Amino acid sequence: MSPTVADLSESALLDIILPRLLATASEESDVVLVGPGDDAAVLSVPDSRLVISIDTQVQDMDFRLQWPNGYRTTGFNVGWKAAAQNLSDINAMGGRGTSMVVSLTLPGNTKVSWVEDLADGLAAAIRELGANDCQVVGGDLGAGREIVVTAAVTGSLEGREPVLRTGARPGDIVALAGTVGRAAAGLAILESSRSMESLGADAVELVTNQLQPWPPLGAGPAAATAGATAMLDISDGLIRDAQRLAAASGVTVDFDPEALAKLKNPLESTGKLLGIDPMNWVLGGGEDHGLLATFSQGVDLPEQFVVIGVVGAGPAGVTIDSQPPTIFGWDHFAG
Ligand SMILES: Nc1ncnc2c1ncn2[C@@H]1O[C@H](COP(=O)(O)OP(=O)(O)OP(=O)(O)O)[C@@H](O)[C@H]1O
Ligand SMILES: Cc1ncc(C[n+]2csc(CCOP(=O)(O)O)c2C)c(N)n1
Ligand SMILES: [Mg+2]
Repeated sequence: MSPTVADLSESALLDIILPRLLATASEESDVVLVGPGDDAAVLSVPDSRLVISIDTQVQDMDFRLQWPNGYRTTGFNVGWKAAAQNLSDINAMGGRGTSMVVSLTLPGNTKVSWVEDLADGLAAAIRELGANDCQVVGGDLGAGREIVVTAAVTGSLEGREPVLRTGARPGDIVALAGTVGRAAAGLAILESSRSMESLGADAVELVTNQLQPWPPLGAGPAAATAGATAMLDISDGLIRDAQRLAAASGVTVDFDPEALAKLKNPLESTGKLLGIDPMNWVLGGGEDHGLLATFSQGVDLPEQFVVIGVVGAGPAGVTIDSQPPTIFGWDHFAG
């Protein structure tokens, strides 16, 4: 039998995962003054302002160890997603990640190899998503009835102004960086009876988008530099998150149906497979962690962005071709 965390002491488990997390460490960091190993980390903040955010994944709420289609979530998947969803919120402010702390709550029967994988997934996401200045500087370990992974991240604005949700103005264009609907399509596959072995390459990729999202890090800082007037990351669905931006700015966000149809096209075959209209995923699906941003007309749009709508004078809310939407998106409590 492969060992479980209950076979180890806390410090023995730490000795196993810390070197894996420290794969993110860089000798030249001018941010991390004291890393893991003491009571807390110490960071220097060259910009004088710190961006900070936190996000949690809970077993059976944010992932399942085993899905209805038979797929078993790896530690690598969960570690990757923890890093990705946290770095996304820093991206959404126009910043770049600088440090991360990670809290792991683990049932005693969790395999040590699963936790090793988690540490590897976290480090891999930080590296592969391009958060080259981000290091894991600490965390916490504890036992619990289910797996809970919380990561908190700090970021730097590198001298730029943060891009808030409040700055959209009538006449602005609305633009998207990254994808929408792919993680939700992947979730629908995982929740279906379609085994991974039965899927084509396109559908497997959608499942990967759910398990290991790919936020367009770098697009946030690029948007800030280009003068984005408002921005947020799409974690709960295009409509729901656009509503947040619209409410914060006191404007109408009006989506262009032709642009939405283009976003839907790559999801058509999976929609047919599952008997679901893929527009549900485009409008209501969260977890791709693309960026929704507004820009003044005539601005040189950063290359990662495509125009998908316009900002109107109000009332505050979201419309599609001036009509109210019928699909809303994810809410942890309202379902
Ligand atoms: N428990 C809490 N205590 C204090 N503030 C909170 C709490 N939960 C959420 N918030 C704040 O409420 C705001 C909205 O939170 P929400 O989680 O919807 O946005 P978000 O952090 O962008 O989401 P996501 O992580 O899905 O991108 C954020 O500014 C967040 O910091
Ligand atoms: C088992 C399972 N059920 C449902 C979902 C879908 N889901 C969970 S959280 C979330 C929004 C973002 O959350 P947050 O705002 O906390 O970052 C979504 C769309 C899932 N991934 N796994
Ligand atoms: Mg966010």
